[in-house]
Amino acid sequence: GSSNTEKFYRIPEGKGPHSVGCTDLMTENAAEGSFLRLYYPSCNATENEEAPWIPDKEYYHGLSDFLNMYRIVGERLFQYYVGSVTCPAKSNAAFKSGEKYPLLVFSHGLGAFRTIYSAICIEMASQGFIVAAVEHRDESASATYYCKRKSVSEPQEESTSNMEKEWIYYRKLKSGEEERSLRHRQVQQRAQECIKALNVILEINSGEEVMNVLNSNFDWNLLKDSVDTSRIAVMGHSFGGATVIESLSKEIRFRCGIALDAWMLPVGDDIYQNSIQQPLLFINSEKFQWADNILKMKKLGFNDTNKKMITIKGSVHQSFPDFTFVSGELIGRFFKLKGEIDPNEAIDISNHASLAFLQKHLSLKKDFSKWDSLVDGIGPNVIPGTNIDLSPAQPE
Ligand SMILES: CCN(CC)CCN(C[C@]12C[C@](c3ccc(C(F)(F)F)cc3)(C1)C2)C(=O)Cn1c(SCc2ccc(F)cc2)nc(=O)c2c1C=CC2
Repeated sequence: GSSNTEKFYRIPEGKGPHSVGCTDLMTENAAEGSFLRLYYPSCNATENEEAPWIPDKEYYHGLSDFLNMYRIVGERLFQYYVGSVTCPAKSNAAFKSGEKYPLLVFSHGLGAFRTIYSAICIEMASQGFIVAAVEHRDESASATYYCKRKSVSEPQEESTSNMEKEWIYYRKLKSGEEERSLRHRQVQQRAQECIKALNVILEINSGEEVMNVLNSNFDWNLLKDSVDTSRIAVMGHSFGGATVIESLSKEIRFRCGIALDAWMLPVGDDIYQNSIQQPLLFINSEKFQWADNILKMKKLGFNDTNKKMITIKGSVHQSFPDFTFVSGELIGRFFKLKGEIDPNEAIDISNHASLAFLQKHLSLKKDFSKWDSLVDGIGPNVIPGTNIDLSPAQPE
């Protein structure tokens, strides 16, 4: 549709009691550093602008690579359709200090990046979470960058900073390359990056000086003593769901996990031996389900009550990332960015079930238990477990 119809397709605002701010953090000038977008409860900052949803045109180039489009085409298409989209969080708004907030680390999917799950991250922040949406440097993101000090030789106009962005683009699978080993290597790096992000936030919480190579006027010191260090969880979509499982197995400080439409291929067999001890919630879309994937989820052991699985009826894989909100009906249907269920209804079910699960396993003192029935798959448009038939093929 034309841009004016898109205007009515906005990313939903947070529905919780807090206003939401967001800011970007990149530590050290190397790919080994941490790069994340922080969504947080903010003071009611009317003067701050909403943050740009896709902040650099290089993300359009990466998306074009990922979607097998020419960059020259992709850049214009994305610029026209989503170039003016902002996410409903105030850029660099002052952090609301004075209470301790639980922490969520969020891991994006294949071909995605840190800013395109803002409907989920903003809702969680509005409900009183600090959310660190990491951007992975494992070449699974459409695009990401790190900052490099400019070599002295280049002309240093005083206006521009002495930093330049070194871009890392999505790595396509090479012909003949075995996908499983590439994805298994990547999911290990992704888990390390989630743990690194956790450590950076905890350092900030302890009042250590933050070295943020991205110059912004955000005051990181306000986060001192603001993280509830005993209430930390990890969440992710698709490849990010596999990253949740890997992160839980590697880091006990992640007290529980939520995997949205987890893609189980990258998860190594070792995980199933010493299975995950922490509580884990699988929230699946109706369409992204096949026996092998579901069987691997079940292999993690659903006998104990702290492993749960629900399916949102009428939803699709893209019901979790933000594109489901910003695409018009036509494009949305064509690219399967929308299912039969209204995108806002689907994300509400996912977010409410997540909040109820987090309240139970992080022992939060909120009223999220009103959504407990959703975690048991009881409610409109939700069913317990999976909607596919797992019984082995019956002989003809
Ligand atoms: C093209 C061939 N193929 C490359 C491997 C991509 C095939 N594909 C289905 C797509 C992503 C699709 C998409 C997006 C976005 C528009 C847009 F136009 F709206 F921008 C259009 C069309 C194309 C739906 C997926 O990969 C699905 N998927 C995803 S999609 C995460 C994502 C990425 C970029 C976004 F902008 C939004 C969401 N994350 C995963 O972790 C996993 C999978 C599959 C297994 C593991």
